[in-house]
Amino acid sequence: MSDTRRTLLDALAEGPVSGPDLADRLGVSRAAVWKHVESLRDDGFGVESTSDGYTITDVPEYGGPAIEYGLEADYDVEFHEVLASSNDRARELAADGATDVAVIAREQSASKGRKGREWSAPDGGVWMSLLVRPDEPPAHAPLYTLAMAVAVCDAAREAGVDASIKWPNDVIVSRPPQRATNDGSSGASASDGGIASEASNRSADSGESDRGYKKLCGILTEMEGEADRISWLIIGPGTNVNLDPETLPEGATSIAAEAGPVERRVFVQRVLERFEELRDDLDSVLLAWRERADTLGRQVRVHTASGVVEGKAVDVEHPGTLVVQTDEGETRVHAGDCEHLRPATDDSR
Ligand SMILES: Nc1ncnc2c1ncn2[C@@H]1O[C@H](COP(=O)(O)OP(=O)(O)OP(=O)(O)O)[C@@H](O)[C@H]1O
Ligand SMILES: O=C(O)CCCC[C@@H]1SC[C@@H]2NC(=O)N[C@@H]21
Repeated sequence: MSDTRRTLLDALAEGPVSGPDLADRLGVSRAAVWKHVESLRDDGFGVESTSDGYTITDVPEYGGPAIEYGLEADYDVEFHEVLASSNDRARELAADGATDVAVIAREQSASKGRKGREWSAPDGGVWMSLLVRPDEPPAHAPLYTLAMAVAVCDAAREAGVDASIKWPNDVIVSRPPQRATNDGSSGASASDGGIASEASNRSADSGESDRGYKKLCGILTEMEGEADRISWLIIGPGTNVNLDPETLPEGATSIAAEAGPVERRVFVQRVLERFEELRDDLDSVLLAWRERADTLGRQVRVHTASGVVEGKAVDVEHPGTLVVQTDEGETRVHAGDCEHLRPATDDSR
């Protein structure tokens, strides 16, 4: 988006503004102002010309200008109707030297999940990749992913969803798994040693896998760095917003399913504004993450590159390390796939 367009949107967001005033603030002719206003109308904005000046009467639900209108965070928005992957587009922008850009696609045709897994990204979700260049060592990169998880969690909570975070960066809606039934169709058996993986259980009435939570958002972070400094960082959250979970892979949920549909432009604004707040106060990230964590206090099984770590998740430490209390003592896990486990006869932690 051009600087002029952004200045125009910022000016209109403050309230009615006269043509001459706009021409002054944009440094363009009044005829050019009129053209910009017309192009906003083409983008779906309602713009009325009143005695106080131009006034916005209607904002489209989604799209680049809609997101930038009233956005209180210092990011450019690059919006696409369709992209293969917003992370890939952000990588191109990184190669061109850009920074502080939120790439957003209405839908993606080749979304990337973690570890090369597939991700489903139809219209209705919020598929975004934020390109930043923090002046930090590469080892601190996980803090930014944690910050994004907090930002998405808070935006989802504001929309009325009971969201929390699963280590390291899935935003989930936690649901106590179904209790064992008389026919034994749910719950753990004695043969599994008294601890059942939530993923391996079956919900009593639906027959779907019941891992005790549904996934609302996953984040794919990519980075390039030198030995002591991040060159660029792309943080890519994919959030199921106005989508029917029936159209998503099993185990997924959406904001619409949990709390009703929301305006995606407002959701994106909240995420970017909250992320900027956290990014400007990195010391607050771990505390904010801990307060929203579903993983802490749970029995977990973490699959790491060097093996499986099983025990109780007791803390998360800088820059995102999970501390697990195992039978052998405390183990620190820097990366891995984390399963939540639960006692076979007790669905509390
Ligand atoms: N839009 C989506 N597209 C694809 N998967 C989604 C989507 N929304 C939620 N999911 C869930 O995310 C899972 C893929 O994420 P991931 O590979 O991280 O696995 P996971 O089940 O979350 O396990 P873990 O994080 O423990 O490795 C899918 O199994 C699906 O349940
Ligand atoms: O596996 C996961 O949990 C992470 C999924 C990340 C998906 C998002 S959608 C926006 C961004 N663009 C991509 O191609 N992937 C991420």
